[in-house]
Amino acid sequence: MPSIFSYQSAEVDWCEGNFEHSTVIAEYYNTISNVSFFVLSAALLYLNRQYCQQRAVPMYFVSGLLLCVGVFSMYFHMTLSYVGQLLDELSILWTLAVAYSFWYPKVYFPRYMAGGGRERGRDLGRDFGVTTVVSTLMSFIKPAFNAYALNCIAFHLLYLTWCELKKCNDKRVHRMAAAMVVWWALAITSWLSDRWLCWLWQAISFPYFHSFWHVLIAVSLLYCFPLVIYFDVNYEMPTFKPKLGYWPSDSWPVVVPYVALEEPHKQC
Ligand SMILES: CCCCCCCC/C=C\CCCCCCCC(=O)N[C@@H](CO)[C@H](O)/C=C/CCCCCCCCCCCCC
Ligand SMILES: [Ca+2]
Ligand SMILES: [Zn+2]
Repeated sequence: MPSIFSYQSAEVDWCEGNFEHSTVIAEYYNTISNVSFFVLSAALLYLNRQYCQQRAVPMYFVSGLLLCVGVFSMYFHMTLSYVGQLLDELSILWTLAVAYSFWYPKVYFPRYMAGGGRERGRDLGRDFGVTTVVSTLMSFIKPAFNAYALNCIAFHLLYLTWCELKKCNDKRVHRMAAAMVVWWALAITSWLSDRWLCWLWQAISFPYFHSFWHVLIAVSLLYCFPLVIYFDVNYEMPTFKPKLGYWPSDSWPVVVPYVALEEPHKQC
């Protein structure tokens, strides 16, 4: 019986051919394209540094977890091992759980958490914790199914974004949300087409859609996080006014969004 650490012991094998460019890296482009998560993690900390000064723990925690996602995903595509697959999926699950427990807006907390703000926060943290531990245990049952379940969380994020946009008049926020949705749609199309249309991509010798997914989902998260930060500042930091900006400048053809904090009530 092959070890759970051995090469190609995972339940899934992506469309890119194995060991075509290296004898130690199974899927070469799928492995190196994970560099996107390192860039994402650094960009979030650097561009949103004002917010980072106010909310250091969530930002460093989530950025650190995104680095883990990149490292484990690299390990998975390099080895295609069962352990690599679980590490890849569990790091995504825990990053999502931690991000939700830091940033899930209190207005959407369930009714049964009727106590004061701090207690409700603790209740929700406990519920996310229990759900994540149960999901972690369940993910050993059928790892190939986990990726589909994780992808479904994007629909909940879309729903939350929709609810927030209904309350927001800032055109920049609407434009940024639209850009996030477009990048995510491109990302999920690449992921699904690598899974389901591999015969077609192999026939035309272009089996690289999973590496596109890595880059595209990282870009959509570059748009998603500033939105999350924008809404968090509006809800939780009343002494600041969030302002969406683009780095290096609005007029450049390729730009990266970020949130700057203004202090509207500051006298002199
Ligand atoms: C109030 C909540 C705020 C939430 C903020 C969002 C936090 C996102 C955290 C982590 C997402 C990382 C996803 C990267 C996956 C990279 C690894 C990978 O490619 N793994 C594949 C195998 O190599 C595996 O098959 C993929 C599994 C599916 C992962 C699905 C993740 C859903 C993330 C949702 C992001 C939505 C962004 C835009 C929403 C419209
Ligand atoms: Ca493969
Ligand atoms: Zn991957």
